[in-house]
Amino acid sequence: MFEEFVLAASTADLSEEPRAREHADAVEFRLDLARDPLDQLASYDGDLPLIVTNRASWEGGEADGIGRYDALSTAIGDDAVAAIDVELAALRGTHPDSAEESHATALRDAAREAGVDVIASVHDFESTPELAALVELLADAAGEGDVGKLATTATAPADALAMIEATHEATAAGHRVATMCMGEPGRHTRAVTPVYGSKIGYAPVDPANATAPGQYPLATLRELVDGLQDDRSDA
Ligand SMILES: O=C1C[C@@](O)(C(=O)O)C[C@@H](O)[C@@H]1O
Repeated sequence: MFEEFVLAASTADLSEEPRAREHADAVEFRLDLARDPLDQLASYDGDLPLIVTNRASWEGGEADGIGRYDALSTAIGDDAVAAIDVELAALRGTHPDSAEESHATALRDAAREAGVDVIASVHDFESTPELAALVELLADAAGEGDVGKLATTATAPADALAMIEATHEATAAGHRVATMCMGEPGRHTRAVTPVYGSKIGYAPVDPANATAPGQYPLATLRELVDGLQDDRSDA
């Protein structure tokens, strides 16, 4: 699914999908933020493919414990689901609970068997590590998933620059990555990193329901990303 850039409309409410269609390529369904997520999934009949995320509480989400893998396992059996998001720390076994690794890797196997892509994700809600560490994280994440995703917090312009450069380096090294900075000083990275190879962008359908700090409204991110593509028709 991620050969080309995918703009994902993030939501906890799948009834928003018709409003996302005009601008988005996919919907990121945040199970951890949703009410009755499996019922919503079972009755989904929208056009956009789904990326399903059940973000762990230890990675900034609201899903607690190993039970969150059950919902993700159900999701991969759904035809509308094109990709799932799994935290890199679980896949790599660096999380202190070793049950995380066995569940995460079993889920990845099941996803691959079902033809569902795996996004291996890393979030840093405090800061942006230095360039070499970003490149290493991206290589690790891209090695564990079909796409390696890295979202860090920018507190200064240099953080945004480091993320842009890391995106360029990782892509040049042949890794498929998705990158962005959270927070105001890094906001523009959401528009710019796709120029350097980032394959996924996230934006809320309703700006009041942003799923991360600094996200642009959906229509805005679409316009910014498309406007920076090389092949724009008015170039
Ligand atoms: O990992 C990501 C990226 C994100 O944190 C962002 O910064 O846009 C938003 C989340 O919904 C998504 O799962």
